[in-house]
Amino acid sequence: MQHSWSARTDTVEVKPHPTARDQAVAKRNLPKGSSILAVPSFTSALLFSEKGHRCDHCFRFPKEGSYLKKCTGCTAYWYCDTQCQNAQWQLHHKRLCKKINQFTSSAAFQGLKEHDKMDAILLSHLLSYLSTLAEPYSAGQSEGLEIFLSLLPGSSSAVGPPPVPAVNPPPNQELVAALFERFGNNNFTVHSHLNSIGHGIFPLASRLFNHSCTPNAAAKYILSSSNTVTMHVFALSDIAAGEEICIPYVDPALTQTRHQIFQITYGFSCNCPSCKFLNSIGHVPTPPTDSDQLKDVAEKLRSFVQVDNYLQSDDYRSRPIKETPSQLHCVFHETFMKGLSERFSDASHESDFDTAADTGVTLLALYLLVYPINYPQIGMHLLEMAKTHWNHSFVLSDLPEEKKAHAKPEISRLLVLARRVLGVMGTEGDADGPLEEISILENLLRT
Ligand SMILES: C[S@@+](CC[C@H](N)C(=O)[O-])C[C@H]1O[C@@H](n2cnc3c(N)ncnc32)[C@H](O)[C@@H]1O
Repeated sequence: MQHSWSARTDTVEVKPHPTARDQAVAKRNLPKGSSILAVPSFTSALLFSEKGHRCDHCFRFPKEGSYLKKCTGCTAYWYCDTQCQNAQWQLHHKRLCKKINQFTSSAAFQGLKEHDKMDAILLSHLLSYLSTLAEPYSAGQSEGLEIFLSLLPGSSSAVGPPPVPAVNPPPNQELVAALFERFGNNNFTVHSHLNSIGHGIFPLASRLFNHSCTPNAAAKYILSSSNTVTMHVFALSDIAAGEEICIPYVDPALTQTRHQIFQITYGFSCNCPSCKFLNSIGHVPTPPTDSDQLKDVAEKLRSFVQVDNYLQSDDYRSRPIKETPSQLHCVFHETFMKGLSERFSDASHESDFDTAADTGVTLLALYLLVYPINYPQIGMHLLEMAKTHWNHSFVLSDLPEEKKAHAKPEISRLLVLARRVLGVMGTEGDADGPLEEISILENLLRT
């Protein structure tokens, strides 16, 4: 069946899927890094922790030397300028301004879990927007609403919608229930440089892309003046015409908990190569606590993934996860990655360079195993490794010139790899992102 919105993209077409209703299939060859779809948010809300730090409308920080301006009506929404304030006023705030404080201090709102509070705010923004349409709540008035209501409901719909402030004219309760049923499984976490900053609903992206833990595409977010956040779906690797395009709904590194999340939030079982393999293992063994045994696991992991080859050669081929030998199954215990990340971060901050460098390589090996090629986390980690190396060699210690000269090619190589991975995602989120950081370090290395 042809949908009215399908003509909106020349990159994907919708085809039936054996278990997920529909799937998005590449209409033509899509090279890695290419933009597959750009969709503005249908509704969005800043994380509570970002309130007062970022603009409630465009999600950006205020420009250097200027401050956010508080809405004088409610003093609960902040804007970088009058354009953003006016845009959000027209979008939904004019219907909420007088009610939002009473609502957020009500026992009904305060009694909600943090996650449900966010849903309540998103739903409030959405209903306030829909109430302003010439024919309020009519799907024909809003393509976003039409697509949103065509989405599959999530599996947590038994809970019922959260409280929302009264809007005028009031929506009918069936509509509120239908919207809420589609919130949990279509609520994207908006991030900048991999830090969560808010939540948003992007109906067309939801309608098109199924999940995979070995995705060939991913979402990034573009923040721009006077606009709500836009989601861009980009190709992580070359995608051939006819191939299904999938994005990750949850972090593929959640090797133990993700199955439960799929069941509870989305109501499906993932059948990707990584999930098939992890299911075949069954129980994931706990990593050893003995430091020698842990070292042995780390060495075997690095050798299996051939991380040295990744670091040195330009024709690296990733190892299929299904070939992971049984002695390494414990690396899929989520505590293993958590322990490595903490040790890398602590050692970097405590200037224990040898531990940071060693743990950094093992963590890189694990990332190469659980993430698909060009996944942004890999690039961010390579940049962190380069920064740690730079700080050790040129900032924090007094190394002899000979050792400094020796460090330069290693740091350069890490930056080349970081740029290669992060260049696929391109710029996103806040200004001065990781690609700029790479350029700064590259320039410093030349001096
Ligand atoms: C955001 S929608 C994706 C688009 C959906 N295929 C459709 O036709 O509207 C999310 C829902 O699609 C289904 N889905 C997504 N990824 C899936 C997968 N890998 N396997 C099975 N079902 C999946 C689940 O029902 C999930 O709740």
